[in-house]
This record gives sequence, C-alpha cells and structure tokens, in this order.
Amino acid sequence: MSDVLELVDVSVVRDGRALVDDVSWSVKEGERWVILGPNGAGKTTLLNIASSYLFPSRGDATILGERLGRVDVFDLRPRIGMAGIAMAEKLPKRQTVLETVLTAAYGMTATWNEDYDAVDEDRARAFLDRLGMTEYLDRRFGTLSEGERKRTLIARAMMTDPELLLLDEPAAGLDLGGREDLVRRLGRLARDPYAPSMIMVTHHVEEIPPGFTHVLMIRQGKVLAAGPMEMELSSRNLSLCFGLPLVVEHVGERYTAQGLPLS
Ligand SMILES: Nc1ncnc2c1ncn2[C@@H]1O[C@H](COP(=O)(O)OP(=O)(O)OP(=O)(O)O)[C@@H](O)[C@H]1O
Repeated sequence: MSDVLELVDVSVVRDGRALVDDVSWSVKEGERWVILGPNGAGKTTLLNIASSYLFPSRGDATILGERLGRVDVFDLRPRIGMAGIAMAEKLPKRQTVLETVLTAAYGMTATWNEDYDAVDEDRARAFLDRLGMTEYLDRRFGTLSEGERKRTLIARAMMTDPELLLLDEPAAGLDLGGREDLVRRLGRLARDPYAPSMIMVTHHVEEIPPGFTHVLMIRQGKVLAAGPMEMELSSRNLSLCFGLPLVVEHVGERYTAQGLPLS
C-alpha cells in the first residue's frame, strides 16, 4: 500500500511557538483516520498541511507521492477534497446547492455563464443524493441549515474524485439527529472500497463513523498516539489527550466517552 500522506519530523512555528511539533505520521491508501484532540491542539493546522495550503516550517510533508515545496500545488490540489468551514466561507451564498457542488468540477467557487457537462451534473446530483440532499438542489446555499450545509460541502469535496478526502469537524454544530444522520452517511462512505482515503478532524469520539480505521491523538502540537483505532482509542490515551480522567466504551460499531465523577 502506498502512502497517501507522509509527514516526517514536521513542525509549524508561528511567533516562536510550535503549533505542530515534530510530527511524524503516515496515512496509507484506503485508510480512514480520525484526528482527535482538544481545542488548540493543532488538528486544523495538520489538516491544512495535508491539503497543501500550509507548508511546514521544518520537516518534510509528502502528499499523494508529491513532496511539498517540490510540486506545483495547483496540480496537487484537485487531487484532494476538503470539506470544512474555511471552504464554506468562500462559497457564494446566493448560489444553489446544485451549482455549489457542480462548480467544484471546474475548480471554481462561483458559477460561470457556461453550460456544464451533463455528465458532471449527473455526478453532482448523485453525490447530493447519497448525502440526502436531493430535495435541496435549487435552494440557495446561504439559506441552508448547518447540517444541510455540511452535507453539501462533503458532496462538493467528492466532485473532483479526490484521492484524499479531508473533513474538518463535519458534525460540529449539528443536533443529535443531524449528527447521527451524518455519521451514518460517512460510515457508508468509509466502508466503500472505491471511496478515497479519508482524514477527519473531530473533538468527540461519538462522531467517529463506523468504518474509520485509525486514530491520531494530538495535544499541544505533539502526537500522543497514532495507530489502529481498536488499539489506540483507549481510556488511558484519551485521558492523556484531553487532560482529565475519561472512560471510553466501544458500543457496537461506535464509541462513547465520559469523564469520571468528581470525588
Ligand atoms: N497563523 C497563526 N499564528 C499564530 N498562532 C496560530 C496561527 N494559526 C493557528 N494558531 C494557533 O495554533 C494553535 C493550533 O491551532 P489549530 O487551529 O490547529 O488547533 P485545533 O486543534 O484545530 O483547535 P480547535 O479544536 O479549537 O479547532 C492554536 O493555539 C491557535 O491559536
């Protein structure tokens, strides 16, 4: 299996502080990783490196076989799908849901007065359908609820047929039903052998979709644990990661965590 992402001794330093500190991590083809860690741990910074939008201050980052600094990122970026708040902010609010997804195929955020290929439109409709958005095709992106917006962004990220899919807190801000709906859909995607390799950032073990295979835990920019989910997602590691005693339970295909009561 080839490496989709390989970080070797990577640090990101800003104002003399290491936001990501000497991180070595590799993601192989077909793996589905979750990045877990408290606020400010460096999760989004890692994802920004993986999406080729941020270059390390030190160390080497290789994405889809291409070393950052030696590759034209404009060739690399279409091979990576990114769904997160940063992307949502770039998209025009007046654009319809279908246009929002369709423009991804043309490397654009805004619509253009051109006829889109019927093939692309069919693909956009199919991705939106898989994410339960068929009824919203003509709705303006700016009028969507948080959950609907997140599902649209995932469909958009899939549109370029990426080899690597990055999801930044896809379930943040969703109500229980919205979260469970999204987790089930991501679980189905994670189990699809034709789906891209995936990396998802989250704060909550309850948001880990079934089918995700590996976990990276990060605290204060440093890797605390990285490896297969069933080995590394332990009460001990999670307690160290979040800085208080936590108990993790594996229930069916999902995880839950809770703090021990104060004595
Ligand atoms: N450009 C920057 N200059 C200085 N500090 C920064 C910069 N970008 C991020 N940081 C800091 O780096 C740290 C890591 O940020 P990052 O967004 O990667 O954390 P995170 O784990 O994604 O956090 P959260 O869970 O709150 O989203 C934070 O303390 C943040 O304030």
